[in-house]
This record gives sequence, structure tokens and C-alpha cells, in this order.
Amino acid sequence: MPDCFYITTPIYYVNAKPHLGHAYTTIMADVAARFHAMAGKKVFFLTGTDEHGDKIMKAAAARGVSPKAYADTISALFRDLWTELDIGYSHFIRTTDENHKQVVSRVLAAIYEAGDIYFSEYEGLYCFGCERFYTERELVNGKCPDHDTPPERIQEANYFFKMSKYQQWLIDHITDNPDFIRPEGYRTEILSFLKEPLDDLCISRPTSRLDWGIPLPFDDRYVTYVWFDALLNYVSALGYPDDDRYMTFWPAVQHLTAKDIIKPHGIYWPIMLKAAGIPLYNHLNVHGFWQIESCKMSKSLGNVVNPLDMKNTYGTDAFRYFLCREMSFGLDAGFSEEALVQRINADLANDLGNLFSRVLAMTAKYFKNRVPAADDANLPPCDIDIGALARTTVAAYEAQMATFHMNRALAAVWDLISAMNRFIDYSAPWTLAKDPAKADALAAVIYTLLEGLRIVAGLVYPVMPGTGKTMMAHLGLDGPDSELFRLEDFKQWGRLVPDTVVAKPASLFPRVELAPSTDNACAPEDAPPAIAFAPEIDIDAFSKVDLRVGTVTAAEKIPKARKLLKLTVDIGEIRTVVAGLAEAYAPEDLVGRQVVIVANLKPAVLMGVESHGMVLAAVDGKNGITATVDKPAPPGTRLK
Ligand SMILES: Nc1ncnc2c1ncn2[C@@H]1O[C@H](COP(=O)(O)OP(=O)(O)OP(=O)(O)O)[C@@H](O)[C@H]1O
Ligand SMILES: [Zn+2]
Repeated sequence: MPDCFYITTPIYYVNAKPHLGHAYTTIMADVAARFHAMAGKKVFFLTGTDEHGDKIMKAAAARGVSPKAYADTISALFRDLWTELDIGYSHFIRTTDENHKQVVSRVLAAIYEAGDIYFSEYEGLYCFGCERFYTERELVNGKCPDHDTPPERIQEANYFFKMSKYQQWLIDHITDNPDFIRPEGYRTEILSFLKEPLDDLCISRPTSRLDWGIPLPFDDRYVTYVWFDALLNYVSALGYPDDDRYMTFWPAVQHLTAKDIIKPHGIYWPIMLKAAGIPLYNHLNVHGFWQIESCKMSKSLGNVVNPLDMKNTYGTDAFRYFLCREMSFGLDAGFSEEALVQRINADLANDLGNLFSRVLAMTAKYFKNRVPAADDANLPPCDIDIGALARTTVAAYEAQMATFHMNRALAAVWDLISAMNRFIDYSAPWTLAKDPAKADALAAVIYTLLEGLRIVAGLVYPVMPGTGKTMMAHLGLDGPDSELFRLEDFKQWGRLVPDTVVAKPASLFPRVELAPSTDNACAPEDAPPAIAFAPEIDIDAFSKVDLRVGTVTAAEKIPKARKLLKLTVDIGEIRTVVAGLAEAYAPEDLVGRQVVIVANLKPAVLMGVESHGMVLAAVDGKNGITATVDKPAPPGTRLK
């Protein structure tokens, strides 16, 4: 039997329509599902909506509809959005599903009988916005930290779940299983919560106050409160306790959530499972928040970006790519449309799109749209070995995807794409084409590029399913996704069959411009165009760049390289630096000049010359300026 992979998103609360934060988690889950299916696993992908509780009841009442009718409408918005965003979930659960309600009852009854649920009078500070009690310690200036309103003191008899009983057991489990909660920072956070005594969890609300919920099986004057209802969706959706799906996929589960709900997922849920005698889940994977101007994007704050607008303006794949590439898994990220436009133009239109159309155009021109037969041995001498790089790329990609670091996996793929673009420039197929003696070399170059594109198509597929399929179709490869996209096939170099007919060049991603927003709609017409700045970094990220004043002591052209100069630069030590300045400067113009060098850039080999640093310059063909200092400075002076 193949390995199993079960991925879940949180079930989203239907008190407002979906925003970009929900889209991110669900897209990440879809990417993971597609990747693991590609790796040969049997996959189940669950998402859905959480539909009980106070807020739903109030929102429905405000609109004069029943809670169920209200939940139906909002739940459908989520489902429709997932279709628009190419999300291929296996099952969409709703907590109002009959089967789910039965599982909740059953688990509650079992835990009650085992003696882990008790009845008690409780007085506490209650936030109606959050639908929960707060301890004094948790309040900020006496107010709910989420709603900034003072909680009300209420007294109530309720049912409680004995979480405290399992506190030490959970600490031991998390300590013994270092990747139970990941990334590491969130594991540490949970362990630090657990240093304080754990309060028992209130799991009921009297029907006199709230009747939109699942009745407690042992006392129908009460309904189940949020977490015992919501968290159990992860097993009820599989048909716990005896359905085949449950037997197959539990506990091979990877939960995926944002950091707002790590406490319920990292503390309540494992303890509930333990008390119910259900095996623990494998992993909880936690991501950060999308922020707008440093505030969490959230429906409560109303500062949300509508994912459908982004999709309609920029396309599904581009939007998916941006979300996966821009956020470092586990950390917060700021959202801006400028950054989205910048990534589309730089990564998708320029790097990937140009590569794709150039290679197809050359295949059309030199080989009449057919994959040439070729032998790697005929490749012209070049420092870039695309075949070897493809192998290491797939390995890095696989490792990063497995731990949800989609951003790093994509960075690895884009390194391969950049190398292929450089490989075209260095091997200059248009020159090879002029010399009949170089026909074999030309065939080897084009084959390498087409085969590289096949691998790129496979690796981008989980993130950009449409693009992966379009690329494959252009390379003459067709079939159902399950056959077309198998990770094994991308680990092997040379699978593209000579003589396969490839399509004419196509534009994968046209360049885009920032769509006018309502904010700048009334800007005067002659306002200067907005500059697409690179995404924001913090001072720590910047301080990693070691900038030094250097004096150029020698400069020469690099044979066969149109743009490159080899510079010898004194930065307190003597460095060889390759710079793309040859069109803008004669070598002798640079000697004696002071320049600014990035001193800690990883060495790279360019046209056979190893470069140990980079010259700061703005060069566009023959126009070039290098950054310099306004008075002579000792070589090696650091700039900050
Ligand atoms: N800003 C965000 N960044 C990333 N993910 C988010 C963000 N907001 C919501 N999510 C996703 O939605 C889940 C929470 O869903 P919920 O329905 O509570 O949304 P919410 O906007 O945070 O709601 P509220 O503002 O009412 O707290 C998170 O765990 C995460 O999966
Ligand atoms: Zn609150």
C-alpha cells in the first residue's frame, strides 16, 4: 500500500466571507496535497467550515434569516472560492453535517463516561466577541486583547474537561517528539504555555444563552462549546471510528493552521485525542500572519484583501505563486499589490516566461518544432551543468516541500531557471546555428533546455497547476495529472523523447501593471508612475549584507563574454570580482576608481572566472553608473 498523506486546514468560521489569509492556508494545503500525490502517496485533503456559535446566531438574526440559512450562504462562498483558486480538496466538511454531529456526541459521551468531564459552577470574565472566558492575566489593560473591549463578569454552571490531568503527559510528548509542532518557534511557544498550570476547559454553553450548537449527549440543557465541536472535524470527516478512510488516513495527518489557533491545536486537541483514546496526529504545521501595515489581516479588523479580486486581476497561478513564494513559512509577511506585481513581472514574466518562449522559439527555428536527438557529450564547454543542477534542485525541492517551506522550494526552482537563462547566453545557440560543424552542440544545448523545462514544469505544478499543465502540453506531453506529474520522472534526466513535437512559443505570463485601486483612483493624471520596490526587509536582513569600499587595481575583459569584466579590487584584501560592466566601461576607465563591493556574497563562477563579491552598479546596456564614495576612503571601510 502506498504511504498515506492526510492534510487539513482549519475549518473557517462562517461569520464573514473569506479573505486572503484563508486563501493562503488553503492554497498551501493544496500545494502540499498535490506535491505528496506527485511523490506517489495516497492523499486526502480536508477543508471546511465551522458553523455553530454565538456570532453566527447573531449575524443570522441581524439579517433576519435562520443560522443554518446564513451558514449555507457563507459556507458556499468558501467552497466557490476554492474552485476559483484551483483547490482540489477531497472533502469539504461542515460542522452542521449530520455525521459530524454524531461523532461529536459519541466522543463527548466516551470522555464523560471515562470521568474526564465534570460539572461546576464558574464565575469569570467573558468576552462575547471571542465567546470565551478570560483570566485577569490574559487581559490587556483590563480589556480583551482581540476586541479591546472590557469583558463582562458572568456566573454560570458549566461542564469542564480535565485538561490539567494530562498536562505532564503532553509536555513529555512534545519534548520526545521534536517535530510534533513545527516550525520550532511554535513548539517553544507551546512548551512555554505549558510551564503555567493548565486550566480545565469549559466545553458547554447553556441552551438558554446559546442554542445554535450540538447538544451535550449527557445533558440536553447544554450545547457543546467551540473546540469540542470544531476540532473533532478532523476525525469525523474520515468517518471515525470505523470507516475505511479513518483506518487509512488517521493518524498520518498534517494539520496546517496559522499561529492564532496554536493553543487549541497544540494543547486542547492532543489532550482530547488522548482522553478519547484516539491516536495522536503526526504533525501540527504553523504559519504566520499576512499583515496589512503591520496588523494581522482579519475579518474582525476589516482590513482584508479579497482573494477573488486578486485572482481576477492577476490570474490564479500568479496569485498562488506569490503567496507561496513571498511568505517564509512560519513567519509573518506584509501583503502589498506592488510586491505581487513585482514578483509576477520579475519571476514569472521575465525569468520563467522568457525562458519558456525563447526555448520554444529556438526549437521551432532550428529543429522544426521537434525535440532534437542529442548527446550530452556534445555540449559546448560551459561552467553551468544544467543536468546536474536539475538533480540537486529536485532533491532540495523535495526536502523543502515536505516541511511546508514552499518559499524555499520555489527559490531552488528559480535558481535552476536562472541558470538555464544564463546557459542560453553562454552557449549562444544562435552562434552555434551558423556553423554546420556545431550542429551536434546546438542539438545538445536545445535538448538540455527542453529537458530542463520539463523538470521545471513538474516542479511548479503543485503551486501553479495550470501552468505546469500548459508547459507540459507545449512540450508534447499529455495525460492525466497523476501520470504527467510524478516526482520520480523529474529525478531522471533525459526522459524527453527525441522527435516529440513541441508547440510554437507561447507567452505564459504577460507582464502586468499595478491595477488602479480605489485609493489612488483620483490621483492627478500626471502623477509620477509608482515604482515597484522590492518587498520590505527589516534591519536585521539588511545588516547581513557586508558592503565595503574597494579600490579597483586592475581590470580586463573576459574573452567571449560581451558584458563581463574581471576586476581586481582591494577591499582590505585583494579580491577578484566579475562585473557586468563591459558595455558601459572600458577596463582602463575603472582602474584606480573606488567602488562599493558586496563582500559576503557567495562566490560564483562566471565564464570560468571565480567571482568573490559584487560591484554595486546600475547598468542598462551601455548606460551604467557604479556606486562610489564622495571622498577617498581606506579600502575595506564598511558602509551601513
Ligand atoms: N492574516 C492571516 N494570515 C494568515 N492566515 C490567516 C489570516 N487570517 C486568517 N487566516 C487563516 O484563517 C484561520 C482562522 O480563521 P478565522 O475564520 O478565525 O479567520 P479570521 O479572519 O482570523 O477571523 P477573526 O478576525 O474573526 O478572528 C487561521 O488559522 C488561518 O488559517
Ligand atoms: Zn474578545
